Amino acid sequence: MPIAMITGATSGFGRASARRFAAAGWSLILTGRRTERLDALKQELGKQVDVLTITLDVRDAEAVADAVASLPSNFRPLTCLVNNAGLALAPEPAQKVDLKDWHTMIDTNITGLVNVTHAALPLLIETGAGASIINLGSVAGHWPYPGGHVYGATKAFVEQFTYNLRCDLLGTGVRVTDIAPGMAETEFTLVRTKGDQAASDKLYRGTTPLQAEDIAEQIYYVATLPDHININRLEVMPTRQAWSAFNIDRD
Ligand SMILES: NC(=O)C1=CN([C@@H]2O[C@H](COP(=O)(O)OP(=O)(O)OC[C@H]3O[C@@H](n4cnc5c(N)ncnc54)[C@H](OP(=O)(O)O)[C@@H]3O)[C@@H](O)[C@H]2O)C=CC1
Ligand SMILES: O=CCS(=O)(=O)O
Repeated sequence: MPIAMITGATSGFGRASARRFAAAGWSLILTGRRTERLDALKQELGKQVDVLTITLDVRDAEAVADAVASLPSNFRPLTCLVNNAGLALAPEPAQKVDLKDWHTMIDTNITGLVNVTHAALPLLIETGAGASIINLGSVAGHWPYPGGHVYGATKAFVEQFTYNLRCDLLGTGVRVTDIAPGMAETEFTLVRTKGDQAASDKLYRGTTPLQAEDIAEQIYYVATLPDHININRLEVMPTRQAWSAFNIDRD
């Protein structure tokens, strides 16, 4: 059975992906910081497939390396790594942001993703043909917008890291993809606004955002393409979202 490791499996895209891969019979390594949510997911999906849950903060390089090194033999080598754990904070303009929030985004979206990738690479290369790394980037990594500051910059890192990894992994059979979603209704905005449910509801009200299951379907699609196909970047927006005009400062 193929084996997927999914970071940030306690919510949103990660949890929906866990369900999608389980429906197809994959063995799953599910990680996140909220143990009770991991336990609930194991309870739910463990009836269908082999599930290993690991309470893990991706920012902790040593813990990540230990967790991957300690994977039991029935959960290695890896077929797919879904580097999904991440967050946005501080929707206000850059000049009003608490520096700690910038550090948290960099530590999670960049350092955390790099920590997991570094630890998992040997297990993906061991699988070789058909293995894949799927990184969750964002439209924010490609298109600037007010309040995007460090969040968008972390996702630009994800995009370029994806391409550079591809160069180094050429010949190993391991594929690498940046999936870049637009607006999707998950706990993302609740986290970004530090628990402001009304602000989160307002953002998604009156339109049709992507749902976590939509992105999970794309992740599963990319992971199960024939071995010889690598999608480099997949940008996915809701039909009811598009770019806006440049802003102009006038007298
Ligand atoms: N929703 C959207 O509009 C979009 C989201 N994205 C990206 O998709 C990814 C998933 O987001 P989404 O599902 O929407 O958001 P959610 O907030 O619903 O889920 C985020 C997940 O990341 C985990 N996570 C956050 N910080 C850490 C950490 N330090 N260590 C381990 N896990 C962590 C959370 O788990 P826990 O708290 O238990 O640790 C949670 O499972 C993120 O990388 C996000 O940037 C990209 C484009 C659009
Ligand atoms: O990454 C999330 C999508 S957005 O909020 O930046 O548009």
